[in-house]
Amino acid sequence: MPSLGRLHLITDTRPGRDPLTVVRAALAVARADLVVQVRVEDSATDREAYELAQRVLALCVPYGATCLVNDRLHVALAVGAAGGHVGADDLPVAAARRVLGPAGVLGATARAPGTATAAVAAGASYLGVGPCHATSTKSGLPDPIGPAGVRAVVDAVDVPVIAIGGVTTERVPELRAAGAYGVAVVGAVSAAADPARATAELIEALTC
Ligand SMILES: Cc1ncc(COP(=O)(O)OP(=O)(O)O)c(N)n1
Ligand SMILES: Cc1ncsc1CCOP(=O)(O)O
Ligand SMILES: [Mg+2]
Repeated sequence: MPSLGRLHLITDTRPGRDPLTVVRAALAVARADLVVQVRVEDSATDREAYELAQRVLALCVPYGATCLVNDRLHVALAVGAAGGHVGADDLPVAAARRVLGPAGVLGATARAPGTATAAVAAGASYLGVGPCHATSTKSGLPDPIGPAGVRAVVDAVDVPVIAIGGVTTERVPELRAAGAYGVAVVGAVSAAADPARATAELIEALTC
């Protein structure tokens, strides 16, 4: 399995957003270091998810960037993405692993050591851990776990931990200090005035 990128850009498909323009800008800067996770609204149809994933994958391929699909693993398989990400409302991790096969990249959401070790035992190849900080991007989230919560998970597992939720460039150092391998962002890039510049700053913070 190829090494996992440290910056995960999750598509923002809320009304008024332009996910493909943002992905294009981020890829031009981060190139093979970027993981793009195709995440659509729950109300989106499978056809809409498939068409977006196809287009995102086509943008990723020339750069050698990794494309993952959130929740809908059949869409990941259908477009030929590298894998997918599942959380508590999605397929259980072991079932997701069966769907993707042994070579697929499989992310699982965890916010505590117990769920984290269970997810890894069931076949997760990385963990999305959070929310680290408050965010308005997704509603109904539990309280933020902060860098200390990230550290607790990092200490419990031997797979890359990707911190998510309210991540900004300024917060990357404390998350790295807590042992996070990388970060996943929506707003820090998609809502930035200059998504390419925001991407460059995140990459710099993740690799310096
Ligand atoms: C890298 C990463 N971490 C966590 C999540 C959240 O997944 P989930 O808990 O299933 O919530 P939804 O994104 O499906 O609303 C993620 N997508 N990526
Ligand atoms: C999908 C998801 N799961 C936990 S936080 C989150 C959204 C993160 O978005 P942002 O980077 O804008 O805080
Ligand atoms: Mg999910």
